Amino acid sequence: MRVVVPVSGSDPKTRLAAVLDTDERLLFAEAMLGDVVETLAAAGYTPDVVATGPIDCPVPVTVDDRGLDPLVNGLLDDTGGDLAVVMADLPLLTTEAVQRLFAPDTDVVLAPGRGGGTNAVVVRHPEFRVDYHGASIRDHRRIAREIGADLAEIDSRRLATDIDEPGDLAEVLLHGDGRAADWLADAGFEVVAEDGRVGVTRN
Ligand SMILES: Nc1nc2c(ncn2[C@@H]2O[C@H](COP(=O)(O)OP(=O)(O)OP(=O)(O)O)[C@@H](O)[C@H]2O)c(=O)[nH]1
Ligand SMILES: C[C@H](OP(=O)(O)O)C(=O)O
Repeated sequence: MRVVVPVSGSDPKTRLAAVLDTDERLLFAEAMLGDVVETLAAAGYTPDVVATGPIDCPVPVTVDDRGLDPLVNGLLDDTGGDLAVVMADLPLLTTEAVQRLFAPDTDVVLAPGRGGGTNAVVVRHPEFRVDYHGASIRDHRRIAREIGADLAEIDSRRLATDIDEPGDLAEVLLHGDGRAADWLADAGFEVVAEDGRVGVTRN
């Protein structure tokens, strides 16, 4: 099965702009992408990375400026609905989590993200199409239901932890051991407890 990792290569991770400048957001996005690609490779999958602009990556990158839905739905058209999509901002991903994602033999497998998104999807159905953004997990469940696809969902903290906002950076420092965690530590980020919750500070 073809495994695609879509990634923003131009102005990525804008929701981290309060704590990272433009160049840093690209470097951090590259570190997270490196973690995802290496973990997929360790699990036996060779991902196709498709970026909106040039981005440093351990495997070759295809540049394609389509938005997320036209890109993924175009690839679903091309493959007849035989495609997996794994987001590039999942630096806690492990080989075990990847194996769990591909284990169900259903028409559609969804890995929900925290906050209502869809961090990974495996499609084995000719009619399934994606509708990202907003509460996309709900939309993807509905789309699967409407086409009569049988559906599995993966309840995995590591697949669910996408890094979108400054508060998410603590997850990377607390639980990550790859490029993204190293990059944050090198950039001076540390975990702090604030108002009973864990956050980050930068030295
Ligand atoms: N190829 C491609 N990938 C995208 C596009 N938009 C988002 N992505 C990727 O899809 C995943 C989820 O994206 P988001 O977290 O919603 O978007 P983002 O651009 O990384 O971050 P924000 O600017 O903070 O929304 C990440 O892996 C992004 O790099 C797009 O238009 N094209
Ligand atoms: C693309 C989007 O990502 P989020 O903005 O939820 O991280 C989604 O999963 O629908």
